Amino acid sequence: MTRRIALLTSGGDAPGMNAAIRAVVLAAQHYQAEIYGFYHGYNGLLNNEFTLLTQADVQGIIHRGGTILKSARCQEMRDEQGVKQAVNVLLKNKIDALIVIGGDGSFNGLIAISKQWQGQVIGIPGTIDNDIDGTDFTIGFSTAVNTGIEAIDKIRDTADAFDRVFLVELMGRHSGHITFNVGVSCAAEQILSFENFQAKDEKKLLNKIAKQITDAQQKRHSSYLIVIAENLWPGGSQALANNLKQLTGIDCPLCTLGYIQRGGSPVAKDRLLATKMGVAAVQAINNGQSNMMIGEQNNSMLLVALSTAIQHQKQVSQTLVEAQENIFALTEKN
Ligand SMILES: Nc1ncnc2c1ncn2[C@@H]1O[C@H](COP(=O)(O)OP(=O)(O)O)[C@@H](O)[C@H]1O
Ligand SMILES: O=P(O)(O)OC[C@H]1O[C@](O)(COP(=O)(O)O)[C@@H](O)[C@@H]1O
Repeated sequence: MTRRIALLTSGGDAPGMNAAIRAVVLAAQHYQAEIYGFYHGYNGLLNNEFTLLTQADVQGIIHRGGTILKSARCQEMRDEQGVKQAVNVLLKNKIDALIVIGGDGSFNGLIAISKQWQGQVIGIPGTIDNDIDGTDFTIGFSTAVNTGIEAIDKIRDTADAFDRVFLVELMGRHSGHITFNVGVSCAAEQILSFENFQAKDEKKLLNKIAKQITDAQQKRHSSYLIVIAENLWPGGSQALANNLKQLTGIDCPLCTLGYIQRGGSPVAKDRLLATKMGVAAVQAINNGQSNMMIGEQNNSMLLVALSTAIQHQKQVSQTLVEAQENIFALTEKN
């Protein structure tokens, strides 16, 4: 009998989710399985809102941001009742396996379902935040970083022209991967992220940055860019901008990049990663696997237990944090 695989995208959308959907649908066709695409994250599962996805549905989507299945956050899934409802819909449609493309929250939902349902569950890591353990990269991260770099390079041009100071806020309310990678790539004078900031040092750091800004403006006549992770500074990034202006007398406009980092056409790295992961997810189901996340480490695809993937948030590479610290130490001396 033809296997039925349910598929949904959940949590923050990420460029490359469409590429992953395409790969799942095409691989399923190869293994003679049907793909039931549920809309709006877990909401679609709770409301039995789905479509049968065919090759025609996934033509011309590999280069598109967002997700043709739509995404959402679904509060009901956090309750036992919501999970039961999702399981009932899976049973009613005689679904054999469920693939969820999303972040760690979405994987918690998958685990909750698997505790009440006999079908196979597989996760594909799709989030711009890159904060999932067990895979070197998540789908969407590389595009978000490139988008951030492009935007900040432009801000740098105007900052240089006027020798101005800018504070740029990047996405990732619990995770500094985007901020750190973009900050280092744009040679930001200051990177403020979860890896190198402690609320208790707020005052000391504020005075240090204010001094650096004054030096940059008065001694070197140069621009000064600070990148900061959203949700990091006590009182918000605007409070930091205001405090710096008060201390230095120099304008420090805040530029929040926000949701532009979530959209746009996926870069090659995300299209390739998504394609490999989509195919691997269907293969894993074909091989009888369950409760696994598809990951990629050192260029090899692998399966990681979902419980392991959500256990710890993946940390920003210490090498990158140290490289930035060393570069700062050098520039501060000169
Ligand atoms: N502990 C949980 N139990 C069941 N479902 C959850 C849990 N945490 C999150 N979810 C489901 O996953 C969705 C996406 O999670 P969220 O943390 O917002 O995004 P992401 O998957 O990108 O981390 C939530 O809206 C909810 O439907
Ligand atoms: O879309 P919302 O609910 O405003 O959430 C914003 C958050 O979603 C993200 O864009 C992506 O996070 P997730 O992939 O974990 O959902 C974060 O970078 C950001 O902090």
